[in-house]
Amino acid sequence: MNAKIGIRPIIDGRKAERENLEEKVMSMAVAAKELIEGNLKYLDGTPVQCVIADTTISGSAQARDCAEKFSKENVTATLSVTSCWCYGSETMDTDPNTIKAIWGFNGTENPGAVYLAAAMAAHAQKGYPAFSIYGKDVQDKSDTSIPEDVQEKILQFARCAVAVGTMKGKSYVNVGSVSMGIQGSYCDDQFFQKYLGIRPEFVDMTEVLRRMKNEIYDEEEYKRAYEWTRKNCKDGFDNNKPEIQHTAEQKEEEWKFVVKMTMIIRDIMLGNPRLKELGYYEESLGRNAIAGGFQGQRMWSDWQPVGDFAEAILNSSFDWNGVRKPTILATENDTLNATSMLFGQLLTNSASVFADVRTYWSPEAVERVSGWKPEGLAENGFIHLINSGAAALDGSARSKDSEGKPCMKPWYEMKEEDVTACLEATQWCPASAGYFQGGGFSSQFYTKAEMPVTLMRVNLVHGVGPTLQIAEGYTVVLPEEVHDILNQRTDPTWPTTWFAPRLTGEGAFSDVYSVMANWGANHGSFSYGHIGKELITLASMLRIPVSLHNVERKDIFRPHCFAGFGTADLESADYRACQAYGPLYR
Ligand SMILES: C[C@H](O)[C@@H](O)[C@@H](O)C(=O)CO
Ligand SMILES: [Mn+2]
Repeated sequence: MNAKIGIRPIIDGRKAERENLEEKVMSMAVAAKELIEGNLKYLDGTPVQCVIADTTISGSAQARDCAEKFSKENVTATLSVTSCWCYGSETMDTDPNTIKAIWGFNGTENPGAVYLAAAMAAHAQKGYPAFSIYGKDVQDKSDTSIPEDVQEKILQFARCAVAVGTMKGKSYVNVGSVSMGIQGSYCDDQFFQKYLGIRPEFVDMTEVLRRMKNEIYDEEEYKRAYEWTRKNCKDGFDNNKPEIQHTAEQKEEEWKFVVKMTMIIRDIMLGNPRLKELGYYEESLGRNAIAGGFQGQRMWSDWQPVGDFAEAILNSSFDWNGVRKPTILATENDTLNATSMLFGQLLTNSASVFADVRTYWSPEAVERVSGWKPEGLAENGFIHLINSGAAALDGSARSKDSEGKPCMKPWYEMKEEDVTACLEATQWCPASAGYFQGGGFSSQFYTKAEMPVTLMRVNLVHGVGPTLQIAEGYTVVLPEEVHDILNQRTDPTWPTTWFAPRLTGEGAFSDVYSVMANWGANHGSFSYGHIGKELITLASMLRIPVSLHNVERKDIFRPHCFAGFGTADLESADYRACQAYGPLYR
């Protein structure tokens, strides 16, 4: 069952008041429900669902009835609404497991905002973080509309709360373990369980080989998948020295292998009812995964075809079965970058793009090696985002929005022509033989469009715990010959994105160099659009402090009680609040 938002209409219980206000308060609840259900979608593409309490709530008896109803409906967040004075601690949602918000109507006939303030004080004192929603301008009592600023806050709260609810109770599947000493691939059980409500699981990479050898996959689907792949996934240039290139026959075998591998990893993560029909009941169940990672290097890639095809296709919004939800599979089993990908995916319902944060190109260095003085978005330099062979094909930026502009879009909005264009933009180059002796194919594309994107990264810092980094910016298009010169200096068989963070002139966003210099690890994930403010709200729900961002102060929306930890320096207050509340789950 998808996570729902529970709406709690709150009222003053005095007979005359109740009779006078019942309709108004209920109409606020209905309006909030309609707003949320009409605007937000779950990751599966269906509209987000809200449940309204059976009665208005004037005290603890009705609060209990409401909590009972919500507990049967998988309500993971509550929005209390009111237009009048009510009794704060007697009506509030005291379930420690729900994410909370209150919308107090800004009218002065019956002061909903006074209740809101009293209720916020109660939440702060009792230790339940809650978001406060209050319109900027006074409304008439008879006005049943939701002002735009309130709409924005309700939707931001609901979108992030649904993301929290969607993660809860799922699994993270480590296929393999630690890749090349990358700390992010040491899956931290406590982090996943306590901060995200996600159960980490381990599956040895030999399981992929067992299923391959014993043919534990759907042969009919495999035939279709293979045919589709050979028709739609273009062979790319072989960058290896002729004497170590694999033969055409070897490559043909590798194609068969990587298609099967993709299906097998998907089945391990998500299950597949066909496997039950084939006599493999346990395998058919899958592992309830919301994300996973593939170790790959080196115990696999030293002698088996690389995981790039599986990673790139699973992370994309489509495969041989058509358009479908991307399945996050992190390169090098970097579990923390998988978490970054997951945050991006849950907030946009679109593919997330995994990347090495590889090179800072200063304007001077670009000019020195290419003769071109960077201008436009590239003016202050840029960062080369390039994964070692795999990235969601959506990252090629060939999908088009309703105005015909390049974008990455919610997977369920992908059109046939978007899929074709992403496939057209991608070539599959034989893997670099120096690094990857087992062969296989890397996904090669160039993000050839100026798109608003947000780069993000979850880190674990001893003494602090998890932290989140956010850099909003743009993908950059370089003159063709400059792109070639820069890209040829690294492995040109990999997917490339040139990224320019939006500078603010302050702190880590004084210049592009500082953004790269402050990045917490070798990897990041980017998502379409400027979603920094949503990420900040989501992180505050999970009690993950944000250590770097370029979001304007006016857009920062965290639980009201965070102000109790300080209002001048929001970053420090965030750290203190997250530490005081601790992780969401115990
Ligand atoms: C091929 C190399 O081993 C790369 O995979 C390596 O540089 C990384 O991606 C490290 O993040
Ligand atoms: Mn890497």
